[in-house]
Amino acid sequence: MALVAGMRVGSRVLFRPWAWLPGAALGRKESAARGRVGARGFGSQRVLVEPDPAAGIAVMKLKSPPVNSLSLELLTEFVISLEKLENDKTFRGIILTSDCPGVFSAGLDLMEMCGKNPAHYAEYWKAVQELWLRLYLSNLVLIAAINGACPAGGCLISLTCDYRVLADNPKYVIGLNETLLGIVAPFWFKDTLVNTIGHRTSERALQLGILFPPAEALQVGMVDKVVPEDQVQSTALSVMAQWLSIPDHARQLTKNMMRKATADRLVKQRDSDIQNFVGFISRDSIQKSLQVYLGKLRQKKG
Ligand SMILES: CCCCC/C=C\C/C=C\CC/C=C/CC(=O)SCCNC(=O)CCNC(=O)[C@H](O)C(C)(C)COP(=O)(O)OP(=O)(O)OC[C@H]1O[C@@H](n2cnc3c(N)ncnc32)[C@H](O)[C@@H]1OP(=O)(O)O
Repeated sequence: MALVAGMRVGSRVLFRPWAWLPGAALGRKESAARGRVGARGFGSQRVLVEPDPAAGIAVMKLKSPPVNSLSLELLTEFVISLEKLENDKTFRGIILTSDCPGVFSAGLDLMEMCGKNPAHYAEYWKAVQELWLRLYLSNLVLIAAINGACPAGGCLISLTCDYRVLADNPKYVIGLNETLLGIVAPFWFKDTLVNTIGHRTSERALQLGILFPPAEALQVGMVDKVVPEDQVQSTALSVMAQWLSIPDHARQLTKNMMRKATADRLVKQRDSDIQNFVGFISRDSIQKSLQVYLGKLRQKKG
């Protein structure tokens, strides 16, 4: 077996890019939770995993009501489930979707970024980085079955997937809307978007914080297919079959070739990226902006 840049070619699992990342090791409790997935469903409180070993795929459903905001707990459980599937050779693909009606994910949890201390912000941001790195460089075929609104960090997660299917509902908008909150999408969010929809469209979308409704999302290439709501899952399954018809080693090496440079940019500066985030989010003006935004979200109801 040849070794290419740390990847073992000739076995199914070609690369584990996170194995050498600082902070990538899981705790003892988490490690004990690993192991073969088998045919029974598994998961955790916030991440349901429905395996179909015969098909070599699993459906992973985010279940953190009401809006799947990416809390530290959800990020941690997400990474653990992902690692379980990555480590089990039975699985070649994951369909990522939501168990919360009407929302794929509301993005990063604003409560994790408001009124906390720098150590908390640092821990939180490291977890966000970790999930992105693992998803972006995953060996598995990842298909996003987007069955709800998909702003900011929710959009980022979908952009790490190899293919996005969006339900045709005008409420299911998708995009990186950070500027609307008075915050800035970090460079690796931006890179992920540029790699998907190109530079000019990203520049406009990012500055204006555009949340694209389905037809526009399809037009700019933010998603690959828009289908009636009741066909999202079946479409994701048939797209998965197409992707799984490609030999794993060739597809995985190609994916790595397309994505590694983007991931490496973050890997090389993880610590400074954390410091930038902590400095930025701790500013009084940014905290005020986030509070105002949260207030507006709450007022919407009343
Ligand atoms: C030059 C220097 C640069 C340095 C840069 C360095 C670092 C970068 C710094 C910062 C970058 C940080 C990046 C952040 C990315 C993000 O993901 S921020 C989150 C953005 N998310 C949103 O804008 C979505 C907000 N939510 C909604 O629009 C709606 O909730 C929804 C998703 C469309 C669903 O609508 P629905 O009507 O069903 O539900 P409600 O709105 O009633 O919400 C229910 C409940 O949930 C609360 N909530 C919603 N979203 C969030 C969230 N993201 N986090 C936490 N809580 C959320 C909402 O407030 C309601 O709560 P309740 O009133 O208490 O019931």
